[in-house]
Amino acid sequence: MNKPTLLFGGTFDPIHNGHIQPILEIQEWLGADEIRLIPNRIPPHKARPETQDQHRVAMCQQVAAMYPQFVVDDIELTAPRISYSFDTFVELRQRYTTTPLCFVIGMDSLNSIHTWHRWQELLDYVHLVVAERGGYQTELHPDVQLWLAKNQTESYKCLENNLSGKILLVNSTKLKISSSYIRQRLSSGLDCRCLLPYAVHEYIEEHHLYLS
Ligand SMILES: Nc1ncnc2c1ncn2[C@@H]1O[C@H](COP(=O)(O)OP(=O)(O)OP(=O)(O)O)[C@@H](O)[C@H]1O
Ligand SMILES: O=C(O)c1ccc[n+]([C@@H]2O[C@H](COP(=O)([O-])O)[C@@H](O)[C@H]2O)c1
Repeated sequence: MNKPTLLFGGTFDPIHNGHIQPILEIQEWLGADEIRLIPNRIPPHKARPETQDQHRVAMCQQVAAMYPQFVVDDIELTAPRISYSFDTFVELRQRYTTTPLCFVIGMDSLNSIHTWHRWQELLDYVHLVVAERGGYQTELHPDVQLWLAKNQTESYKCLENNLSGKILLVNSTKLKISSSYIRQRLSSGLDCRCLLPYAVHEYIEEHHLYLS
């Protein structure tokens, strides 16, 4: 069996330290070689971003330039459909036949996962790794509580030894940062340099993004 590959999907409008620090910690704990950043094109559960896809991708690429383990995957950007994770995983599983795939989400996403397209089938294709998120408690729908009880593991090894099917909750650093908070601050002319990587901040300035 190959080492696990981490999948991290998001709108990334923009990518920020609240995304990057937990995923780096999870990569260290799992001994994964690669983190695939998957910017979505049409987010299933929120408004389509105003920021052009090319800018959201370029900001992810700034992060990939800082850390060689990050790869930007355009699988959802090139698909002319709503970016349902289920569809993405079916396609990725055809590409990765012998690699455990771990989809990383924040606790807010687990709290609403019962509203996702074909959510109970996601574990047929990937493991789920859930990061803590500042500002969010664990508030699971009863169906998700049952699903978790059936599939949860506390062992990283278990993720390495299976291609998919497990849920791991991790104690990653809790940062209360969100893209919407950053967009709001930038549009008010407020400083965000401690919330984002330097290169992403530079890119935003250079391209005059998120101005009111
Ligand atoms: N501070 C954070 N800590 C842990 N996970 C996070 C954090 N911010 C975002 N995530 C997770 O990253 C993934 C992608 O998030 P997304 O790109 O929508 O960022 P966001 O900050 O939540 O955006 P927005 O504020 O625009 O809704 C989701 O699974 C989300 O739970
Ligand atoms: O498949 C779904 O129904 C679904 C619903 C909500 C979110 N997702 C995915 O979860 C990831 C984080 O979503 P978001 O909205 O927080 O950027 C991203 O990859 C989304 O495409 C997926």
